[in-house]
Amino acid sequence: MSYLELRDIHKSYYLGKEEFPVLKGIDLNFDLGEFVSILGESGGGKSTLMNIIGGLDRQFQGSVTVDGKRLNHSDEKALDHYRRDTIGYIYQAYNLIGHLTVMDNVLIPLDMTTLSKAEQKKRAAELLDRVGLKDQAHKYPNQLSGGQKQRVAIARALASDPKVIIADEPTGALDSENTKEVLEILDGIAQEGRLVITVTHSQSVADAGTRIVHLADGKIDKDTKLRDPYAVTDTPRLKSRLLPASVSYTTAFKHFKFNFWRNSLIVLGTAVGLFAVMLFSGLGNGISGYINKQVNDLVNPTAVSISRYQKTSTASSSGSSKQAKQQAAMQQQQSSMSSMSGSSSTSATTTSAKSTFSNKQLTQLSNVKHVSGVSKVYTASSVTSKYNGKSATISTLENWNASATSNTIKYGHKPKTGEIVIDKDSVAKKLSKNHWKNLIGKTITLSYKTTNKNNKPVTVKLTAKVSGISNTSNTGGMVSDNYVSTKTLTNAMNKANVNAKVASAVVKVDKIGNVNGVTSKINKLKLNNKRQYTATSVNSIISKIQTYVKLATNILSAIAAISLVVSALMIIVTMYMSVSARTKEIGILRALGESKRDIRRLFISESLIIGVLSAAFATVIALLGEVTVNHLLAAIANYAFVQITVGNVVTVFVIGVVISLVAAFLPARRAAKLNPIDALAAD
Ligand SMILES: Nc1ncnc2c1ncn2[C@@H]1O[C@H](COP(=O)(O)OP(=O)(O)OP(=O)(O)O)[C@@H](O)[C@H]1O
Repeated sequence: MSYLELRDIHKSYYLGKEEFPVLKGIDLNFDLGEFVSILGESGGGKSTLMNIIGGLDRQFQGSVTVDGKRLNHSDEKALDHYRRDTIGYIYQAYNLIGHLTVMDNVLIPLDMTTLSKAEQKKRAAELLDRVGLKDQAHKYPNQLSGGQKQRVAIARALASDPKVIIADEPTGALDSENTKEVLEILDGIAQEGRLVITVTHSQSVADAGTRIVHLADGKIDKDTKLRDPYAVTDTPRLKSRLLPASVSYTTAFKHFKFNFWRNSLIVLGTAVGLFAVMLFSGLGNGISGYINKQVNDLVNPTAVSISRYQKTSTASSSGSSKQAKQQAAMQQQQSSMSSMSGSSSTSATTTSAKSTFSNKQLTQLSNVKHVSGVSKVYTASSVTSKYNGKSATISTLENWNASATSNTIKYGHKPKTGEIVIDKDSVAKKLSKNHWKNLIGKTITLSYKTTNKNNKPVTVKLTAKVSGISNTSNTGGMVSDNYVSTKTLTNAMNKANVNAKVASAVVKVDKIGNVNGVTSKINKLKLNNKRQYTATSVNSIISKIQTYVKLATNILSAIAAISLVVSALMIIVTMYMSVSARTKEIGILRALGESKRDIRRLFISESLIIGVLSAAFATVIALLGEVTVNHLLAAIANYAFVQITVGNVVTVFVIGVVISLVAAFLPARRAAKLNPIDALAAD
């Protein structure tokens, strides 16, 4: 039994339905240690026969048996293994990979052996030394002469320690000196106990072997033994394995580096879209945060303002705590806007019967889960304040309650008994234009008109020492903060025989996370089967505004995402171009034993590199943009308006990876599907 046996091989090519038979029944036996030359006329089918022996061609009739086992040509993976393990190819046109160095070209088959990386490098260096190219290892193929290139191809063919070397016109492009050297090397390979099969037109080349097979009219017409085959020694051989994924990644990276400028432009193009998405998201975060901060500075975020429920309005205007005032102001704005657009609006109505809170109601509120306290709000309207002959009107004076925060007071401290906090612009500056700050510690008189318990008009009078000054200019005039201590206000009311009624209530919630829950719970509370309260929290206002901000940023990000579609198309085009330009390389890699999956992974890796680098580049410029924009906007407010989060960065990386994977899908599939023989024939 011979090592390699061909039985009754028939092969035809078809043009349309027309059949062109090339091989018409080939029977051949080859043994290890032979150096066989196949001679024959041009177009006689020599290369076709080599492709069948080498496991590249699957479309033929007949059988190929290697070491006693018949090759299954319908099993592509088995053929990949056969090429990887048993076959080494040498071509007339060298077929080296241009973007890899001499060393890296020899390393390709070694990557598919079980040798360690260091052993692979050592073996590659030894093989290059053997073919006389020790010093050329780091050159690229286009920096070598024809003879040198062919010797690199021989070193590569030997790298995986194959038993069979197929050389298709290995000396066809060489001068006589190089031809002699290459033939000596091939003879040396046969001496090692390998089977060398060469295709040649040259009788002198054929005479260098141990046997000549002549092909004519699709059949073997002569089979001449020139000398005995070399003796075969049983030496241990290298073991082959599947190509590790890491090799595909590094090869892809090498190709990326080889086309650095072209790829950098694609990375730049993709990064612009990703950058825009990241910056807009960061801007959205910043603006939301800014609104949050502004509103929370103004009002205690854990306070929920409660007014009595009025059927005809969503919130009673009698709710005079800050949120209620703000809500009322917003409603006013909304109603003026809706009246401008012609729609009718419901005005808030107040009935005195419903504008106060009974003890039962206050207890009901304090029993709600997560409520840590209920404070009563007393209100005096149109209060005249006087100091040193000057006067100012306080539209609403309230007792100090839970809705106020320490942020409310800009100068001084919160009002203790007998003290008052007045608003800077609407009160303090009117009472003392240039020395308004000096009002702190001074006593002012206050009075307002109302009706007493007997429904008779009375004037409530009180004096209070200014303990602090608030500044509500940043509310756009929606709220003015004037607070007097609870005791001082209720004492003055009682003294004038005025009913000190609780105009609204403010409940304090234990945690900010429970505010929305408490708000909706209070809105649903009933007494005698009737809804009692309208609860408003600053949270609900913020979340409404933030919904709009989010919508706006999402729209901006979506616009930016359109540029990502362009980027994806750009990557697709580049990858298709890359597949076309590298068709021959695909053929070479397949001939060396790489599988369809390896080829697919190679192109996907390259696209992935583009995606990941684009995301990294976009992150860097977006972070620089963040610093710059925040610096420029610092003049407007001391706040970081662009806030890029780790989540934004992760999202952009995910988008980058997804785009590159989607873009690589079709080109990589096309590359993997290429027929290795057609790919090798590409220019
Ligand atoms: N893919 C193909 N489709 C159709 N016909 C083909 C194809 N490949 C080869 N042929 C034809 O098959 C015949 C044998 O080609 P092959 O390349 O095997 O010959 P060869 O003996 O190697 O020739 P040469 O010595 O000139 O390289 C030729 O007539 C060629 O035109």
